[in-house]
Amino acid sequence: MSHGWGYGPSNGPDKWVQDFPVADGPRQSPINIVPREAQYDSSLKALKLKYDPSNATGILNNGHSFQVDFLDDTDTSTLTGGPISGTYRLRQFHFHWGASDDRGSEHTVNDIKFPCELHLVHWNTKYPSFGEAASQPDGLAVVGVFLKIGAANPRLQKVLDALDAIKTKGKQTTFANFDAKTLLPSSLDYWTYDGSLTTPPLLESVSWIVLKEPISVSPAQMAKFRSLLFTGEGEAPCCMVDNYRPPQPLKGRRVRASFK
Ligand SMILES: NS(=O)(=O)c1ccc(NCc2ccco2)c([N+](=O)[O-])c1
Ligand SMILES: [Zn+2]
Repeated sequence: MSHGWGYGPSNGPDKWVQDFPVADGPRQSPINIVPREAQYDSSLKALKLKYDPSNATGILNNGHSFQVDFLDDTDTSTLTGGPISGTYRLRQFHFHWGASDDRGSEHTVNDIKFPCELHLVHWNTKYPSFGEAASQPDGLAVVGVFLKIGAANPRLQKVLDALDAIKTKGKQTTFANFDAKTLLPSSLDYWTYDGSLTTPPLLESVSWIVLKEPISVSPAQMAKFRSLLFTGEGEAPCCMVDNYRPPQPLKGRRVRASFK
């Protein structure tokens, strides 16, 4: 690809391997999760998420999604327990969604797509930085949460209300005092497997933790996600939709379940 990667016909997921050969690697993400084939592992610990709302700093349209960034220079917003050992710091969260409610999630369950998927990205503090951690097999832990069409989710609203200020690629604004924990469902039951970043550079450094219980999102709230643009100010506008990579081959990997 001469131009940058994206989700279109000329630069989308099927083309990424040209610039990122790891796209055909042994532990790529996302995957289709088949609950009946997941192995219940009683040794898996409960997830422990301790987030400090004051660590939220800003919200950015990065041209592929939008992300809410967190101050990660101390252990004040962390993930411990679950399938990981040690302490992982919250770096950012972002979403992937479709042009219509029949698609948008990256992970699927029994081949079912959800309209949207939330990713909370954490990095292992045994490494000096996010960038260093991202290149290590145990460097990152991403919590994935499905969004299902239903009643409007009031916990999403502060995030969605900020989107008007970051419509185009590169725009950012301050985003303070947000408790990311409010985005999680009541159950923290999860599936877990070894995978990768789902966008270039597709680094195989992610312990994926996908929650079984979705959170709700209304059609009107989905329309807010779809009001963003992939393109920058002054460029021909291209709606930010279908920014998801489809499931990748499991290649013999085990998917474990924290629940029976
Ligand atoms: N969809 S995801 O959670 O797997 C994901 C993908 C790419 C990046 N970042 C791209 C990147 C560049 C160098 C290292 O990382 C992130 N992230 O940074 O949280 C998350
Ligand atoms: Zn993601």
